[in-house]
Amino acid sequence: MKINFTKMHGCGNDFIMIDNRKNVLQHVVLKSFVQMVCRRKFHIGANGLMLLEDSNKADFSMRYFNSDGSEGEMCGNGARCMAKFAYINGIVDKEMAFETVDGVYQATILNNGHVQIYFPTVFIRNIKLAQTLDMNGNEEHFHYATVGVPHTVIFKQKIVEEKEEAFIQWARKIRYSNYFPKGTNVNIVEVKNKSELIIRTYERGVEEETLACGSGATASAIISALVQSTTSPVSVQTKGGVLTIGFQMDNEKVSSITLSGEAEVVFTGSFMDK
Ligand SMILES: N[C@H](CCC[C@H](N)C(=O)O)C(=O)O
Repeated sequence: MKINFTKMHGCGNDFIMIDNRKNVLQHVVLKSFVQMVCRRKFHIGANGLMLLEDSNKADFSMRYFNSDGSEGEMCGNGARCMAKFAYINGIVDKEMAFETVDGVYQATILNNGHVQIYFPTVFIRNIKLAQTLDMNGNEEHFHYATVGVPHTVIFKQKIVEEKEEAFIQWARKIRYSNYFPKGTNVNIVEVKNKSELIIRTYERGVEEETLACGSGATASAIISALVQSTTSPVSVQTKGGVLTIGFQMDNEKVSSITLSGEAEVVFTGSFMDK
């Protein structure tokens, strides 16, 4: 069976997009299919796969799978790519609403071609600040919030120098710690100034460092506002580009949360699924 796809990325966080409204994937076992097509060098290669499907609640429905085949509740950069994919295929106008496992989200295609999504309100009582994790006698101080998916945020003085392999090994200890029954994405954050962060993210389900993570950048911006007095809008430098996060904050909640940045088509193609 011939399967058409579009390869996209948002700041180097890359995805395979498939229009599944006609059930083109009905004959595959989704988990192993996702693992196969996301494997670099052997197939298309990506951090994840996104399916566009019909919805009776919104303009369309988006499903997100990590490269290990696990289904994620939400993916910020993936959602931005999905919004652009739906727009360029004439499925929606520049303003749209789409269903995710985490509820209905909205997106806007901005005039410069960037894509903005809107996150639901985060209640401050649900954010865990200044937690301590004991990693074999080594204490790690972290903050934790669910922004679509679970995110741990750890502040560091300088994060660029840290070698990728060392970062991954360290992040895995947190990701697999008993403290997080559902696992967690792990973000390290350097506060450059009141409106700029530098961030690196280890992603659950990809089980690697990715070049950018939209929900991770958003969680980091919110937590930085709470504990490092940064202010909206925040520009977040990832390894793959800049993401911009806007929000409003009062004593109780963080609302009007936006995430914007580039979402680009790399190529389109098709392959025969055996
Ligand atoms: N890269 C994504 C997050 C994926 C979340 C996934 N790694 C999970 O925890 O299931 C983003 O841009 O928000």
